[in-house]
Amino acid sequence: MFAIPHLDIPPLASAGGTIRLPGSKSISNRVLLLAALSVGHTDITDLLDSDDTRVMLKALAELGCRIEPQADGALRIHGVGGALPVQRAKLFLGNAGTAMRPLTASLALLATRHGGEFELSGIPRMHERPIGDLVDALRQLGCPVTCLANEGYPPLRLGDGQPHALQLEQPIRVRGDVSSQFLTALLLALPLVAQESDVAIEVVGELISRPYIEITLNLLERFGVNVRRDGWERFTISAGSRYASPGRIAVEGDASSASYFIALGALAPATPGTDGITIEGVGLSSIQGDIRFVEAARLMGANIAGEANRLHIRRGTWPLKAIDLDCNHIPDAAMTLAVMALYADGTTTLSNIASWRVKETDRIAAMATEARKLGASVEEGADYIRITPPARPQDWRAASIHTYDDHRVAMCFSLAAFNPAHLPVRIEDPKCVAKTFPDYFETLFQVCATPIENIPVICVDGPTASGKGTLSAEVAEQLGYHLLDSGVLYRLVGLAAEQAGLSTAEPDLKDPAHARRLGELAAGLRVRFEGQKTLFEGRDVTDDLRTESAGMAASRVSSVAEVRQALLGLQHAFRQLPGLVADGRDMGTVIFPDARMKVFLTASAEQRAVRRHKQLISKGIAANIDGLLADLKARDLRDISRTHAPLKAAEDALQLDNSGMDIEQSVQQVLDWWQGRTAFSGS
Ligand SMILES: Nc1ncnc2c1ncn2[C@@H]1O[C@H](COP(=O)(O)OP(=O)(O)OP(=O)(O)O)[C@@H](O)[C@H]1O
Ligand SMILES: Nc1ccn([C@H]2C[C@H](O)[C@@H](COP(=O)(O)O)O2)c(=O)n1
Repeated sequence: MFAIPHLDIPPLASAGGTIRLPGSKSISNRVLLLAALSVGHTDITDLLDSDDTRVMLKALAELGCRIEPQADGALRIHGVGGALPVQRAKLFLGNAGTAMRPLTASLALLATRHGGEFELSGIPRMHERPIGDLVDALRQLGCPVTCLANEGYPPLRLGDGQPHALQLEQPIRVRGDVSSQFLTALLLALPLVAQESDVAIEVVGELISRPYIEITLNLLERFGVNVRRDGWERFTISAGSRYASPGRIAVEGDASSASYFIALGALAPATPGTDGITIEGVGLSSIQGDIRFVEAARLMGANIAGEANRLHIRRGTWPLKAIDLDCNHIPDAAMTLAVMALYADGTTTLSNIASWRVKETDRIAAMATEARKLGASVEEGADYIRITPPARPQDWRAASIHTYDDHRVAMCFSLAAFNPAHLPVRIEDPKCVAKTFPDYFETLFQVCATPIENIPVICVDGPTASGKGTLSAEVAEQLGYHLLDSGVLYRLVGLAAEQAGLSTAEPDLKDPAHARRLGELAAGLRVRFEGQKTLFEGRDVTDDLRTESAGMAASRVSSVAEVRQALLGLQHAFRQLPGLVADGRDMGTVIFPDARMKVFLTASAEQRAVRRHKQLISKGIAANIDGLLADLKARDLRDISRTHAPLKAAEDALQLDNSGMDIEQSVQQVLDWWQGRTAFSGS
C-alpha cells in the first residue's frame, strides 16, 4: 500500500495481463456478521483484508466472538448462536458503513431483548452520514436508541441496560429511497428475534440499490434463513428462523473493484504480447449487483467476454461512446463510468445517483470538482452528473486529485493517466484505497505499461558515506518509488568472487582472462531482494555486504569493465512504475543518463568518517576514525580515477553538500527540488 502524502502516476500507454481481485467488501462484512451470529463455526475463505473488514472483525472480537486464522488461509469464526457473551461495549467503527448499519440493527435488538447497552461511533465523516431511517425503524420495534450528538446520526447508544419486549406484530416500516443498507441491516438482524412468529418489513418509498438487497437475501439463505419477498415492498422472515453456519464459505472477488480493471481494458490499448485484461475471482455468475457494470461498459464500447468466475476485457469502440444511463442499479461502480466518460465521443449523463451524496464523501461534488481539474466540463444536479471530456488533447491538464478519504475517487482517477496529452496524474492520500483494495495501485502498475522514458528516475551519486543510501531510501519511500542500491550489486560480486575463490586483488584484475571470469560471475548472480534483505543463492547476506572490507572489495571489482557491463541489464530492470530512485556512482552519468533529476551528494571526508564510525559503532562493530578516514579516501580515489564509469557528477546534476545538514534536511531539499520538476509544481 502507498502510505504517502501523494502518488504521482506517470502517463500510461497500455495495459495487459491477469489480475485476481480482493474479496467483495459487501459480501465480506455480511458474511462476518452472519457467521458470528450463527450456531456453529464458519470457515471463511478469500475474505477481503481492508480497513472496513478489520473494523468489523475488531468489533466482533470485542463482542466476545472467537476468531481463529486457519492453516489453510481461512478465517474461522466461532458463532455465538444469537446470544452475545458481552452485554456492554463501546465500538469504534471508523468510516465503515457496512459495519455501522448492520451492527446497529443487530445490537439494538439483542440489547433490547437481553438488557444490554452498546455505543457505536466512528470518524467525523461517519457522524455526518445519516442513519435516522434505521433508528426510526428500531424505535418502532421498541428498541431504546439514543443519538448521542445529532438526532438521526451516529454516535448511537443502543439499549439501556434493561430488557424490553420487542413489538414484532406489526410490519416494521423502513425507508428504502435513501440507502438500501437500512433494509439490509434489518434483514440481517430480525432473524435473531423471529423465533415465535413471522416478522415483516415494509419498505417506504422506492427501494434503491436493489442488487445489494439481493446479496443480502442470497447470503441469508446460505446461513439457513429464507425470506419471502413480495415485489420490493415487503419482506417476511418466517417464524422459527435461526442462523446456522454453512460450514465453509468463499467470498467472491469484489465486482465494484472489478469496474476499474474493466474500464482499464476498455480504454487502454493492449500491451504488445498480451490480449488485454483478464480478471479472475468474479464473473457473470456473481451475486453482486455491480457485475452489471459489464453491461454499462459494453454500452460505452468495451469488448468483454465473460465466464462464471472470470472476465476478459479488450478495447472495442474507440473513442468510447458517450451514454445516458440510469445508474440506480450500480451506484458504486457507476463512478467508474464518470472517468470512462473522459474518453468518450460526447457528453455522458449518469442519473439516479442521489445516494452518491451521502457516501464516504459527497461523491457527485467530488467527481465533478476533480474531473473539472483535468479539463472536463461537468454539470451536476441533485441526482445526476453530466460530463463532457476535454475537447482536444491540449485541453487536458495535469491535475492533483483530491480524494476526500474516498477509496473510489482515488481508484477512478488513476485511470486519467491514460489521457491523450500524456500528462501525469497526482493522487492525493493514495492510502484511502485501503478501505476496499489496499494493493490497488500495485495491481494497476503490474498490468500497465508505458514507454521507459515516461518512468521517472532520480539519481543520487556520490562518494562513500555521504549518505546516498539513507537519502535515497527515504526519498523513494516518500514518493512510493522503487529503490536501486547499485553498490549492493558490486558488493555482491565481491562476495561471490570470494566464495568462488576468485581473487579481487588489484593486480589480478588486470588479467583479461580473470576479468572475463568475474564478468561471467556477475552475469550469473542469483540474487533476490526481499524488502531490506538481500538473498544470495537463497542465503541472507545483508549484513555480510555492509562490512568495510566488502565495500573495499566492491570498489576493486567495480573497476572491471566486464563486471560493469554484466550488471547493466539488472540495473535497468529496476526502472518500473511508478518511478525509481537509484543510488551509486554512475547512476546519472552512465546507467540512467536521461534521468529527470540527478543529485551529486557530498560531505567532507572528515564528516563522512565520523558518520561511518557512528554507524559501525551503533551496529556493535569496532572501528577507528583515523583508519576509516584513510580507507574512505583510498576508496574515493579508486572510484574517481578508474577508467570505466568513474565516480563524478553528471553535468546536469544538482550538487548537495550535506556536511552541515541532518538527514531530514537533506531529504527535504531533494524532495523540494523534485517537486519543482514535476507537472504539479504549482500545487
Ligand atoms: N545528512 C546526514 N547527516 C548526518 N548523518 C547522515 C546524513 N546522511 C547519512 N547519514 C548517516 O551517515 C551514515 C552513512 O550513510 P549511508 O550509508 O547512507 O551512506 P552511503 O553514501 O550510502 O554510503 P556507501 O556508499 O558506503 O554505501 C549512516 O549512518 C547515516 O545515518
Ligand atoms: N554505481 C556504482 C555503485 C557502486 N560502485 C562501487 C564503488 C563503491 O566503492 C562500491 C560499493 O558501493 P557502496 O555500496 O558503498 O555505495 O561499489 C560503483 O562502482 N558503481
